Amino acid sequence: MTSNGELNLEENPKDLPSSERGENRRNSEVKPDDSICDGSNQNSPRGVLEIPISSADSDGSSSSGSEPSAVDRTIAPDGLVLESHSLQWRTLIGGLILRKKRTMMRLSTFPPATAGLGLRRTPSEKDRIESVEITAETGRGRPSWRSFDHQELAAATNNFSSDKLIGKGGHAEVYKGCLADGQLVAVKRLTKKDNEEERIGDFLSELGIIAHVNHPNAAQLLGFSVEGGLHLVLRFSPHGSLASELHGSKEGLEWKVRFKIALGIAEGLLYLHEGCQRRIIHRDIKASNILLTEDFQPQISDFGLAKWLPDKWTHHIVFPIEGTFGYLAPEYFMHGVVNEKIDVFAFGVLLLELITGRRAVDSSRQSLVIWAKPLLDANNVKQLADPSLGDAYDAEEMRRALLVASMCIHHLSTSRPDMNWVVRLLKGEEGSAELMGRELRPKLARPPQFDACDSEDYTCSRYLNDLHRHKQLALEQ
Ligand SMILES: Nc1ncnc2c1ncn2[C@@H]1O[C@H](COP(=O)(O)OP(=O)(O)OP(=O)(O)O)[C@@H](O)[C@H]1O
Repeated sequence: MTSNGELNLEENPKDLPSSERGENRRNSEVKPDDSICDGSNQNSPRGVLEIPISSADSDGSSSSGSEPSAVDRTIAPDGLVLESHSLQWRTLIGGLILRKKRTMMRLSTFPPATAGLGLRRTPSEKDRIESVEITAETGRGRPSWRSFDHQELAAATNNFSSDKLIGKGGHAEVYKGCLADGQLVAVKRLTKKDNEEERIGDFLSELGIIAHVNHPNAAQLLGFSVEGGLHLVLRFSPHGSLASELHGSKEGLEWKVRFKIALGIAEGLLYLHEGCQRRIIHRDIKASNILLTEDFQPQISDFGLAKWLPDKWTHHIVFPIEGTFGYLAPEYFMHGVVNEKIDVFAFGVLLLELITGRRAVDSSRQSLVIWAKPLLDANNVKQLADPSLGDAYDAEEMRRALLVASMCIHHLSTSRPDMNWVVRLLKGEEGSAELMGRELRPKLARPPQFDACDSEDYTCSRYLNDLHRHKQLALEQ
């Protein structure tokens, strides 16, 4: 997750002076202790929550005054849209919004029926939301998640001890935990200290998106806690992030695994863009936001910047620009244009990382895109392929991966494929390359706001100049 106006510079943490380590680096990963878990340890909308419950739960005081079965809709101060049938849920969210607005209204003014529902009405009271089913699309069955109380999370993480710290991003610390039933979890605690309002907004936004997501290639939410801080509880990914496996481990990743990871991320993104009930743009696709399961299935994580777009919108303009330098599409970093194609661009950069073994931005602050463009144009496979692979790669898969990477990082968003095509191309579906070439251009209307970056006049060299300029600006901040 990235704060307003901040741009991540992906750097090798080892290359930072020790005084800067942990301060400047994002998504730093800390090796967890290996203790055995035996169960004995105790603008546009940014997010949408939809929780159906029985009409008996309706208190009739819905904000919209609608039928019990209708969805209630609350617009939070930052544009977050909250949709819920649930009084319980409204209470939690309402409470957080109240805190966000810093009103003096006491939470105990909620009807008595809301007792024990996730927000403390008095400091000593421990509240609990019963497991709530959400209307996420199936992909791995109906997910359910619940609220955790602070004691449960403290017991699971040995009181958030430093030896359980497994990751540190710009806005969060992530702890490895073990629940009473033996399940391993990652507890993400939002740490941005300076601004409580922003922290709550970030939390609601991330929760609102991740609660919707239900796919094998997306991180799985198990629950949350709003006691003693704002926490998301996620299924633990034993191999950590792709960044650590690809750039931080001695063994490296063999080609077969890299290709499987590429395809998995592509399928996860296709789900977010097209398969999910809402059209979700992740906005921060990068190697440290891809988690790896036991069998190296990739899972897209960190929905802190994600946005959903209404179906009819071609794009959305955002300001400030948030994200990670090295992965930003030109129309986004130049004009704040957000739609699926900025994720496609970032996916292309990620694919280049898998192919080359290089970071999106290396220790000398060289952009991978700038380095790779001429080599891709010359189809120089030998120079592009990670030297540590030697010849141990499937030439056909490598050819497809290079083709897709090259198309995804195209400076014109209209010339990039959508994720549906990316998946088909990576799988080598018969005739997909030719079909895509024929269908791509007529299918994509060009909205006027794209003109600055999306006309044929916007050449590759102008784009590379812009990228250089953007890098300078980012470095000066
Ligand atoms: N479910 C998980 N299992 C294992 N490790 C995890 C899990 N979730 C997060 N991590 C680790 O913690 C790191 C930071 O997590 P995350 O990206 O969610 O934090 P953030 O503060 O939002 O990051 P950013 O710097 O992108 O804003 C990840 O890169 C990963 O190494």
